[in-house]
Amino acid sequence: MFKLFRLLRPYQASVAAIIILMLLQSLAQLYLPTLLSDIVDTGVVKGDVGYILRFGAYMLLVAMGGMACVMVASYLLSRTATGFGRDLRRKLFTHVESFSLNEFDKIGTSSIITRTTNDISQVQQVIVMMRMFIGAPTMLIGGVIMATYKDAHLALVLIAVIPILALVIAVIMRTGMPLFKALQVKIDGINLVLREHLTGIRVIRAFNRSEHEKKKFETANQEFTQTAIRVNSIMVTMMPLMMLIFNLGMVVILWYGGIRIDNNHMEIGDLMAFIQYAMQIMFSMFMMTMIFMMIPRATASAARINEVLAIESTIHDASSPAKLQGKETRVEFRDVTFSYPGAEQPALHNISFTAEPGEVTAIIGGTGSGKTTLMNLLLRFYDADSGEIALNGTGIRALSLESLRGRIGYVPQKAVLFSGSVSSNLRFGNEEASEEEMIHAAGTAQAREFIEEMKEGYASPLAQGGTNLSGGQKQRLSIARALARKPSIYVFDDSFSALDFKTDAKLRAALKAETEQATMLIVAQRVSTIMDANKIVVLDEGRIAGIGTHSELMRTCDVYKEIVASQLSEEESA
Ligand SMILES: Nc1ncnc2c1ncn2[C@@H]1O[C@H](COP(=O)(O)OP(=O)(O)OP(=O)(O)O)[C@@H](O)[C@H]1O
Repeated sequence: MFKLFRLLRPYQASVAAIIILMLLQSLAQLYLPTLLSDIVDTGVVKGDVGYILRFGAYMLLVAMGGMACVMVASYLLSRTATGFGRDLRRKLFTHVESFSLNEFDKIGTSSIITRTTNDISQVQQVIVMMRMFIGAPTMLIGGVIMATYKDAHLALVLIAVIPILALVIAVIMRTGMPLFKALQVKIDGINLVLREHLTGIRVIRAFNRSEHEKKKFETANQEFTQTAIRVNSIMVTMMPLMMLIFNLGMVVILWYGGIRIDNNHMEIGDLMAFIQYAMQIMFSMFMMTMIFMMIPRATASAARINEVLAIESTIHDASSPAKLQGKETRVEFRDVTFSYPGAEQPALHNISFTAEPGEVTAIIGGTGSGKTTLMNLLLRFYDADSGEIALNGTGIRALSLESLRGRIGYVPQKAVLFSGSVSSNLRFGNEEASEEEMIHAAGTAQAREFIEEMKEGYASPLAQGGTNLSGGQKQRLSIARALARKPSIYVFDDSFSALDFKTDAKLRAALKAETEQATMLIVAQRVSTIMDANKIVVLDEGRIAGIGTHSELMRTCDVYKEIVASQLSEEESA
């Protein structure tokens, strides 16, 4: 956790002020009982009203001074804690941003969300508790010193009680610690079920699995509740136990204090002050218990945050990135092999082919043959295990990620849109795109008609994930978004699947005119959509089964012939 506290550096001045203010407040607190004993022993016993008034006013002043210190310290503390939370969230978010898909696969999206929200709040709570960190030990040590100063014999009772209380706290904390860690993991569990439930709500309802999902949530929720109850039951036994020990100590103090007053070894005012010091000591021990309750949970949270921060992305920018010349880009796969982490078989074996500018290179193959993986490697979502991918002869690892991805207009298999307006989505990859360029891109993607029919046209709001659009509309918007970028490489990962034949044909014709100089990589399931491609790469279980034009492959590639036979009538395939 201390590692994370390095983020407090910008708040050094505030932290120093908080420490000083809290020390002053503790001193004021410790001074008050002594003043009280003076008033009782000198003013009340001797009937000196002037003394009582003077010292009473002084006491009030000290108490108000202490209060002012707490108020300013609390204000500074809330500012520091919220600032710390904001900075840590920013740091974590920026770090996660740099992750390749490998790292996301490793930690899991739901867990990253819990860590960025709940776990950070736990650590933030510790900063809020900083007031107690300073106040509690000062009051404890100061209280013992002052009580001993008032009556060293009576202080022996306190010195006997404190270790017993400390032992009780230690035993209970030891039992609670593993449960605090478990608690955060259970929150992860709830988030996981919740996330899956919300994103898959349509499928769940269509398959009448609501009850099953409810049970899954119920289980995760119950597990969390049970752990929380166990944590709380440990904590609730602690308070009464501490009170019992303390009250027994108090009885002994009163009994023994009475004897000492009877024997004229002690004054009544001193006993009153002593009792107040004993209460302050007790209060500071309560505060320390609260701190000890918070710390294990926050430590568990800090470890989870540090775990994410410690993960180095496997994909970095080159230290001195090469610059690509020219707008046109030739894409070359050179003997590329790749396995997903933990997978037994490589998803791609020894892939070599070239996609030329001004040409359409289609990738076809059965499901799971590695088509999307190929595109993931080109975009450097993952890095190849061996071999390399080159743009105009330069390996993509030698380029900066920004310059690599800046050249690519990517249309994913599943259209992903963001909450905002139609235009903010279209300008997602090119904020500088003018109104005309945006409308032109929408026109090429055959999206103009439906956008203009929308109530507010390009300013129409889109729900999160574009849920207020049809599948085909989403696909067209995501195509228009790539076009608005005017990239030199287009990657269409099975991006026409939700379009009807008429729209598909119109879109392709418009695309052809628009992307004459570009390198087009089109992943397709339907042969009919790529028959005219300049080059077709046939994938079969991660290996290249053939490369060529449609007619060449019909002569030479059995896998391709099989695919064609399963999809087209003989007449069409000729
Ligand atoms: N994130 C991942 N982790 C582990 N294995 C994966 C991952 N993504 C894909 N795979 C595996 O890699 C192989 C190739 O998957 P890929 O998505 O590239 O196929 P595809 O040809 O695009 O299939 P489809 O046409 O169904 O989209 C499959 O066997 C798949 O199970």
